[in-house]
Amino acid sequence: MNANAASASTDKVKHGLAAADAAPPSPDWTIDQGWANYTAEEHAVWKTLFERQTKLLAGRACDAFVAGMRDLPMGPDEIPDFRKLSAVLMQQTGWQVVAVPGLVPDEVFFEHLANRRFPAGNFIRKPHELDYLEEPDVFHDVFGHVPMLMNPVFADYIQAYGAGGLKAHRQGMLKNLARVYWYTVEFGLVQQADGLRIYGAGIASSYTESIFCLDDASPNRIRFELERVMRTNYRIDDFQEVYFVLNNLEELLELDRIDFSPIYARIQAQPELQPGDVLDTDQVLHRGTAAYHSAKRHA
Ligand SMILES: C[C@H](O)[C@H](O)[C@H]1CNc2nc(N)[nH]c(=O)c2N1
Ligand SMILES: N[C@@H](Cc1ccccc1)C(=O)O
Ligand SMILES: [Fe+2]
Repeated sequence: MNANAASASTDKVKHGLAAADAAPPSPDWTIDQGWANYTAEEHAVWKTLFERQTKLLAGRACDAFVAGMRDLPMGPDEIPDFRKLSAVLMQQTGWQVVAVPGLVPDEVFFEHLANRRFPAGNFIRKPHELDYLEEPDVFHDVFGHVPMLMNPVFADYIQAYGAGGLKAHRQGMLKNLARVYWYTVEFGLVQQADGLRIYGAGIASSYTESIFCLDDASPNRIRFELERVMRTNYRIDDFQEVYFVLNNLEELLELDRIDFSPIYARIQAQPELQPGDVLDTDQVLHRGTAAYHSAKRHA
């Protein structure tokens, strides 16, 4: 990848941190997408990101992502109209995409997911912001997350996650549940017969991480195991040090059948794991060299 592509496409999206502290635009934080207000420059940013990422993801994105993208009214020429996306999603899995101005408070976020409404930022990053983004913009939310919502298994998982989020919020266990989200919905990999594939949106919307997560020797790649993942801390604004791998997406429905409350209680008494840790109980698919992150630490 040439230098300017490298510099112009390591978009990292910080997640759910400084959740909105502005006044709510509406009781559920939704706004009108304002599709007619997008400028030619904003559509052009979408086009640049869409074309580059679509080319890169061939052979890297999982089958469900490719199928979802294929069946959605989403292309390079313009930022998608959420109403058109919602019309197809509603038919397929009962989901819709609602516009929000940015990060919304946790309980608002989970309430939407629990009701099959995916809150997507309606703004798009500026041309100079391709490297790093404070908040999930429309490219991360719609290009990265929405195709997977066309998959019935994943659609059920995200809805159940929303309900689980409201429960975890009530129990003060959001930090632990957020890790499960992070290492699946944002940075998850799935093993297919034809190889390791991306399903996490945080990877799918990032040019450089879509390469790093599969090709680089640096990160660990470990089989997903619920309690282990729930104990594992994560990085918010750099490549992950570990990627957790599912055998198939159906494994996610297992998470809906398990009551997390006893697990929350059990891990309270255990030290949290750092992203680079490897346990002797881990099923390690690739033991990383950690070269990327140790180079950064010594830089
Ligand atoms: C854990 C936390 O709830 C999570 O990161 C949420 C917070 N609020 C959010 N709000 C929006 N709009 N999008 C998001 O991805 C999130 N993430
Ligand atoms: N089963 C989890 C909720 C959940 C469902 C699906 C995904 C993640 C979490 C709980 O009891 O809290
Ligand atoms: Fe995201």
